Amino acid sequence: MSPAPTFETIPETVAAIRKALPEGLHTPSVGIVCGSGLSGLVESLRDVTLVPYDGLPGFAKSTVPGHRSSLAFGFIGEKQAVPVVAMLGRFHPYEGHSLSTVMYPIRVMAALGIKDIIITNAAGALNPEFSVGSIVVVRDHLALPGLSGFNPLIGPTFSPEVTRFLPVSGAYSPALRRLAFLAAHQLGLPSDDLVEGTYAWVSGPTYESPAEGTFLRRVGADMVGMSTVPEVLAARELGVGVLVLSLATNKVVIPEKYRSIKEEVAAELAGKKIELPVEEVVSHAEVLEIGKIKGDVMRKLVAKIIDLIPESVRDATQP
Ligand SMILES: O=P(O)(O)O[C@H]1O[C@H](CO)[C@@H](O)[C@H]1O
Ligand SMILES: Nc1nc2[nH]cnc2c(=O)[nH]1
Repeated sequence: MSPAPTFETIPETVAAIRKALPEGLHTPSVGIVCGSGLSGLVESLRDVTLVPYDGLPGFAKSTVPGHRSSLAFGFIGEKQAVPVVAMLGRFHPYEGHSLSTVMYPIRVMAALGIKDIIITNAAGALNPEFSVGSIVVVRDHLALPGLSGFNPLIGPTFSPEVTRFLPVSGAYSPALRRLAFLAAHQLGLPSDDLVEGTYAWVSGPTYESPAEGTFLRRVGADMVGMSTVPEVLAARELGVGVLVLSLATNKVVIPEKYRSIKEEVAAELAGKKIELPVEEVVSHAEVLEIGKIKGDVMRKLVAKIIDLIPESVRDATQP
């Protein structure tokens, strides 16, 4: 496990990053996190400077296919040139990274000056009304590791300024969620492409068993993934406005009825012909493939949302 970076490391990391950047990019106002297979979001940026994680104090290396290991700085937007920083590759606890390492890039982006962050991820759809390829504007989360004793904020508080007891009831900015739907409308996306839902954070790296999928659906989750929530908490702790967009890359298997091998054997012994069900199995390759197919829509949506964020909002701490 990589050593846990702390508040004390931040000035060193910020200085190393700024040294690599032209002055106009020293203070980005919006952060972006690119989910699995979604690093193509960087193609919306102009005048890009890449800063590799390698060599940045406190940063680890992303080991997951579909995640690169660089920060990309540049400008985005048609109406205005908004300075942004995008994480091309995130860290997940299942890679063996500590939760402090997972949250560290968000804390660095906040120290660089971001006011809002758009966090994207690839996730499994639990809500039967969602399609593969649906983009979900996250309105709430279920932090399963958090509820069972692994809350990312356990431990010494990150800095003297942050609160010990972070409220998360309003973590997902209604103002930014509103902009997501306005942006989709302006881009002419079909209304079913963008939906709203609750994201369940699980540790992974296994995908869900059918019983786990059934459980998560029953307790109110629409999507499930292995990332995002620690990043949301790190951002909210520092007053950064949060928008999360989850791309449904697959449907989680939730059986209406379990296949009965007992009945199948009985039917076979009775000489009856039976139709065997097709087994559905999710894979990371499929997750990356949907990211590739929907990458362009995600990219346009993120760029349009950033274009719509009024300067007054970008410059004020989100409620
Ligand atoms: O959440 P992101 O990083 O987009 O990736 C998702 O896709 C991977 C599994 O296919 C897991 O890492 C899961 O969390
Ligand atoms: N936990 C989890 N993470 C995912 N990331 C992409 N798809 C899935 C999924 O089905 N389950």
